[in-house]
Amino acid sequence: ATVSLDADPFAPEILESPLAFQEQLREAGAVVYLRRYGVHALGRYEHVHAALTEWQSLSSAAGVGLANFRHEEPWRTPSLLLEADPPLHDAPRAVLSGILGPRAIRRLRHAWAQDARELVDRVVRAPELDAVTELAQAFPLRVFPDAVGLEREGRHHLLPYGDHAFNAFGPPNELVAKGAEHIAEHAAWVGDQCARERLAPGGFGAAIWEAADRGDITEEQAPLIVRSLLTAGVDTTVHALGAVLYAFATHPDQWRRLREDPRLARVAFDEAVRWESPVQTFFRTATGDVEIGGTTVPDGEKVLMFLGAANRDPRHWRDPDTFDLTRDPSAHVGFGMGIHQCVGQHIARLEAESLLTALAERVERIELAGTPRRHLNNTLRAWSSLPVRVHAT
Ligand code: HEM
Ligand SMILES: O=C(O)c1ccc(C2CC2)cc1
Repeated sequence: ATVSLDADPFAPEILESPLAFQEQLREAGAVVYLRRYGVHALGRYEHVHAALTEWQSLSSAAGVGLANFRHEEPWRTPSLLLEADPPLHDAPRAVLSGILGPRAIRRLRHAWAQDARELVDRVVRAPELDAVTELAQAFPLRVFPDAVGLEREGRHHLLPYGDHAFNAFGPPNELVAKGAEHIAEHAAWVGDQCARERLAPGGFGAAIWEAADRGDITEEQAPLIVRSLLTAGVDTTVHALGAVLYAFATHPDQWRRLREDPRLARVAFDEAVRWESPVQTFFRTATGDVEIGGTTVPDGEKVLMFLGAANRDPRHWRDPDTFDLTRDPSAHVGFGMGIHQCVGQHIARLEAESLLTALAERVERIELAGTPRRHLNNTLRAWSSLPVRVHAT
């Protein structure tokens, strides 16, 4: 029989410190029934990886949150990527893969390196700073909206919009109620920015509209695909950068390694995404009765994948709790896996490589200058404040 747990993984104290629950989940069994939400949870790497790649039996089309679109209205029109299965998913995915691929990286690399150097030169003049606001938030908000082609006005809507979207994948708890107070104005601004006339030529947004001109997607789909960039492309990188800066501020030996070899910036970012897993969880919906790890999940029921637990599963990783730049983290599930695997991961890596390389050039040592404070979210693992002291060269 399948083991059941009464724990609430979306309770504030578990969102604050999830590691003990994740260990309990992995040890309880391959599949564990969470009575509170009526879902089957997966914590081990093997089964999370399998669930991510089996899109036919574990669907995204009924939503990748707790809400089941077969029975309830989504809070916003479902995404044509995240909340769609093939064939609907195919064309939007192909279009974004092309726009966010190697050509974009080559085009942006030099400018983002320069932007990072300018930001770092200014920030490291002060020996003490909050690495969340001054670096992890400042850099993505400096480079990504311009790359999309957004106008300057109103960009303050981006973080709270994404924060609510990520809360909304979880249960309707206090975090969702809080975000719901202002989501209408954030969503209105985000929706307006997806219109063709609002998007600067040469940006990712304009490129999506050009794909509609070519008939690769329809005109109706274009704004929704721009919305995907605005929803997925900001909070994720902000909190992933927060994670890698926290990792280095608490592992001085690893910072020394990076200074000796700045090419380690890319693997450092993936190791931080594995170690902290800024995106902690996602759901799928069983399509037909689905057999996982010896348990049958009935048709229409939700399966909750703990990406963060899988990324620290000792069955798959040696010393999983260690932040270690000599490890090969490339099989981590922090960007998902399979047909929905993060289509923006190369953009995220370029942001991280740009910022970390600029920091490695200028900062001899980085260490905590106070107690970091968590930002709680139903899906995101994040810092709201990361006080650090830097010794600039
Ligand atoms: C470190 C930063 C990021 C993390 C940790 C992250 C994580 C993820 C994960 C876990 C998924 C899979 C969702 C699923 O399987 O249901 C995903 C998908 C996606 N991501 Fe990212 N992401 C990041 C950055 C970005 C950026 C910068 C963009 C846009 C430029 C982006 C756009 C997307 C989109 C559109 C999807 C849906 C892909 C599909 O369903 O085919 N992400 N991301
Ligand atoms: O297409 C979207 O709107 C979308 C929203 C959130 C994500 C999370 C996984 C990064 C991905 C896509």
